Amino acid sequence: MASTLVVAPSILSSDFARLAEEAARMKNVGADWLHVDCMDGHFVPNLTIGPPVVKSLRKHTDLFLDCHLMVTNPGQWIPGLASAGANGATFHLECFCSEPYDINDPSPYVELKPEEMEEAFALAKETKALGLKVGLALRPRTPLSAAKRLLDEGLMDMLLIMTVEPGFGGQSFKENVMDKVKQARKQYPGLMIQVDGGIAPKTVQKAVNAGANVLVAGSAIFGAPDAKEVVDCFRKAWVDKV
Ligand SMILES: O=C(CO)[C@H](O)[C@H](O)COP(=O)(O)O
Ligand SMILES: [Fe+2]
Repeated sequence: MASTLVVAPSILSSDFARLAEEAARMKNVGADWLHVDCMDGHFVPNLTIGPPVVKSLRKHTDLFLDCHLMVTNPGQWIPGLASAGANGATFHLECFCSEPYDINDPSPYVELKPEEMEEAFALAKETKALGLKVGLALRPRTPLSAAKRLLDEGLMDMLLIMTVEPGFGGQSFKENVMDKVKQARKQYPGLMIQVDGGIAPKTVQKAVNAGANVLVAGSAIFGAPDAKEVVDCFRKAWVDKV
């Protein structure tokens, strides 16, 4: 069982014009990591941060920079993120799938073809060779079984289970995803399991009880009058875990 709690504020909800101050503020309130949402305007309909911003941020913080790549071609960006000083890169399984993923389409997730799975393996290895921790992200509708081959191989340092559709902060927590978190914790007791989207004082206990140990929160932390109170509440949820 992953025995350490990691609190990772998502800078997506910070004041981008004051990133250095925001990073320092997060360190002061007890954050363990900074979660950096990299979006390319293609995999998701939003455009955010890439290697140049990570490079600037690196000069102002010693916190672990956990890059969540919501991009169609993560292999294009990971070497630049590594040179910029990122510590971790998490890419989406769905980005290797030739079938587009339509969030409004209720049909099941289409499994990767063998050659697409090979691409995912190669990128995980390349990411680790660059000295980064590597994570695999699943959108809410993607089943855990789709990631089984990659996870069983023991290549991944972290599994990110999205609790909202990726692309924007401030969305509502999808509680139905907790079954996937429980399944993942049961199957991979030692794996870091990250949840991202709608994590807040009202939802955090459910995520922790299901088995998550890496908690990403944007609006709940940056939007709070007292960010430390929220981080402390997350730590209490970990202590109260059942
Ligand atoms: O990956 C993300 C969005 O795609 C963000 O990390 C996430 O949404 C955090 O925001 P919030 O805590 O406000 O939901
Ligand atoms: Fe994220």
